[in-house]
Amino acid sequence: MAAETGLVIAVAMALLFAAACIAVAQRARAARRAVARLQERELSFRMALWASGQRYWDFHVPTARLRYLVAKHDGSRSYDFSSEEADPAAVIHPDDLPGVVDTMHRHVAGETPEFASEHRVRADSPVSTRGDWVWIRARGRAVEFNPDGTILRLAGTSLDIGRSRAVERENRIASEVLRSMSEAVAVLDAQFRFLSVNPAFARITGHDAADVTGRGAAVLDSLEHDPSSGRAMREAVARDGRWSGEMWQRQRNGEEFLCAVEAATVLGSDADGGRMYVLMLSDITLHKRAEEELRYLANFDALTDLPNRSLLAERLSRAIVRARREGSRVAVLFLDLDRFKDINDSLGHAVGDRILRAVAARLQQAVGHGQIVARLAGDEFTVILEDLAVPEDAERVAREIIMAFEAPLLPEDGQEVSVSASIGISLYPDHAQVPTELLKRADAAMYQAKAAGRRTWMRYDDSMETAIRRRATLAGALHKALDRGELRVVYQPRQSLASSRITGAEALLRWSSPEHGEIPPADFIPLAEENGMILEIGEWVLREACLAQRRWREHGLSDLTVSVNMSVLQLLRGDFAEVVRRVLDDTGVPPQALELELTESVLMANATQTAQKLQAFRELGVSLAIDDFGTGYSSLAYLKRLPITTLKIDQTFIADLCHDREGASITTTVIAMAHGLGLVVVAEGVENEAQARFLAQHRCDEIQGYWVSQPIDAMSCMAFIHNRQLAAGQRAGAVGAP
Ligand SMILES: Nc1nc2c(ncn2[C@@H]2O[C@@H]3COP(=O)(O)O[C@H]4[C@@H](O)[C@H](n5cnc6c(=O)[nH]c(N)nc65)O[C@@H]4COP(=O)(O)O[C@H]3[C@H]2O)c(=O)[nH]1
Repeated sequence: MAAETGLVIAVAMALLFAAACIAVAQRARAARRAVARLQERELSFRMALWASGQRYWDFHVPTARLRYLVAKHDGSRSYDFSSEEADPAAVIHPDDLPGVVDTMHRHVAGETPEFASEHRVRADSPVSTRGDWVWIRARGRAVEFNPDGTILRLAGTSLDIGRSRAVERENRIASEVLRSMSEAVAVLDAQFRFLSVNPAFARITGHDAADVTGRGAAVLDSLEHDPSSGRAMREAVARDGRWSGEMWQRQRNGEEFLCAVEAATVLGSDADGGRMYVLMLSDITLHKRAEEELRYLANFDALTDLPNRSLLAERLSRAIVRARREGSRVAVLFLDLDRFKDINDSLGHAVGDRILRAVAARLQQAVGHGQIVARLAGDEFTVILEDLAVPEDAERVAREIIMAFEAPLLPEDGQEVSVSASIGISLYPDHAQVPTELLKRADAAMYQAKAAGRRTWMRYDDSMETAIRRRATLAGALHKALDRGELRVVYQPRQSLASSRITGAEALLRWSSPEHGEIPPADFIPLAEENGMILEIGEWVLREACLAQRRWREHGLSDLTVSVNMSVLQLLRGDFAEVVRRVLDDTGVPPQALELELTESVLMANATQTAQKLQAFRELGVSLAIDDFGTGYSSLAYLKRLPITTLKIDQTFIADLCHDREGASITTTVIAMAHGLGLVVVAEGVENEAQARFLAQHRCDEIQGYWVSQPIDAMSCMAFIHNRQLAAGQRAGAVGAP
């Protein structure tokens, strides 16, 4: 029994042992399976961590220690973890640290469901491997809590976002650039339908994004200028990958504008092979207009719209080339307005400009619209005549131009004004072969036309070159003439027709140059006016004349008037009235004994301005005479507005008096009308008794001319006057011969 019991126990023990062994083996197997599963999971975790590029981190709140876990891969199936601890303050960029701490605090305080932050960390920290500082995105949440529910530990992952941030930044910059670009930019799909546009696109085309998205680019196609150009551009860019050029495009409101277009193919990610197009448009309408304006300014005269010097040179060159080929002739007509400077100075530049415009129109009308008329400068115009049959044809045109100016001009302001022109003509191939020489020769001929009395034309001949050179030499010599004592003043007496008494004398300037001989004032006064020397010379003449007058008065000739010519420059520049007052003071001559003569052209036109200037002389008590009356543009009605006292009829009318009915009737009319205005009338250039008699019959007041006396020096003049006063006293009332 005991044995049996022992056996049973032994069997039971064995069974128990076996069962225990089985259980142990099973547990061991289960444990191994669990370990294997754990290892598998950990490997997966490592692989996932490695593959995602993320780092694992956890943060122990009480100690503020940060632990990282980084998965490393050696290329085989082994993925290792490395674990490091760090002080967050040493790893996180100091600028970002406060933000990170704040985010952490808010999560720890339960304000946010998770911790999420983008910040920079040190590159050599376990969370990064590149650069000094790298951007990471860290996410995590509380994973362990204290018994009181507060957070003990946070865990999460972090990802190096440096590269994506750079891409994002680039994208942001690119879109900002697009937004701020002044060119319109549009992205189109493979069918040239708008995908997106920038703000400048809306500004330039009037179509905003909502308006065009999904619509075809044909919405911009021009309807007016070149309707097929849009399609052609799209075909070209689809075929060649890019297109650039200028084309007209249509705005939303239908207006068309000229654009510089750049179109290019880009590869996108949408359908149709991902092909997209970028279109860049810049509005160049204004730019184009400015360019055209510049081209116009470079070739045309802005005042008259006529071709300018440079375009003239080009057209003349072409005309010469053609004439050479065809064996024909070209004429250059160089036209200069007579005394335009005076008109300009007296009327003011605004009126001067209007007159020039009217001259340009009259000139073009006179020569016909097929001929080239250009404005060179100021009042200088040029006409090119091609295909001349004979040289005389050029002269015929010149004559027609001069006649065309016979009728007064009516500039835009409505005030009538008469101008005349002097014209010089040169011919290809007769006088020169190249444009510059032809122009020079025509200019030289024009100067001769002026010297010949203006309002006429001259054809170039070689002797004119000599005349031009002489002018230049004289201008140089004139500068020294005053200092060298080469100038002197002579006096031409004036006689009353009623009493035969000498009423005064006109001071006339003379220049005797040791090198050039006796030079007439008509040659050197214009030179002195051109270079401004007339101011100095004019004052000197005035002083000389007043000194002579004082001497005459000292010798008992007290009722004489001395006349002095005044140039337009003296009237308009400086304060000549003050100069006159000073000279009268210095010489002790009473103002009533002085008369100032101004040529009609000086006085013409701007009556108000001239009248004001002249009033200053009248206030001094000086008399004013209008010289060369009849050669200029004024009318007697106009004279009414000027404070003048004397009118001198130009000698050309007097010369014609006895054999030209017209001259005679002009003279008698002028005398009658001048008397009506209360003016003293003096006839100039009286050379014979017949003229004097005619003038006396028509009640002309005084005469001046060779019949009375040649201009003579001051002493001779005094002697002459003494003798004549004596004789006149004996024959009072008669028209006495000198
Ligand atoms: N054919 C002919 N001519 C006669 C006769 N009697 C006088 N003459 C000339 O006619 C001109 C009259 O002077 P003007 O009309 O004031 O014309 C003057 C005047 O406008 C200007 N001039 C002369 N001296 C001066 C001056 O000191 N200052 C200014 N600004 N101009 C002056 O030069 C012009 C020419 O002066 P001149 O050569 O001295 O010419 C003078 C005179 O010598 C005549 O019977 N027959």
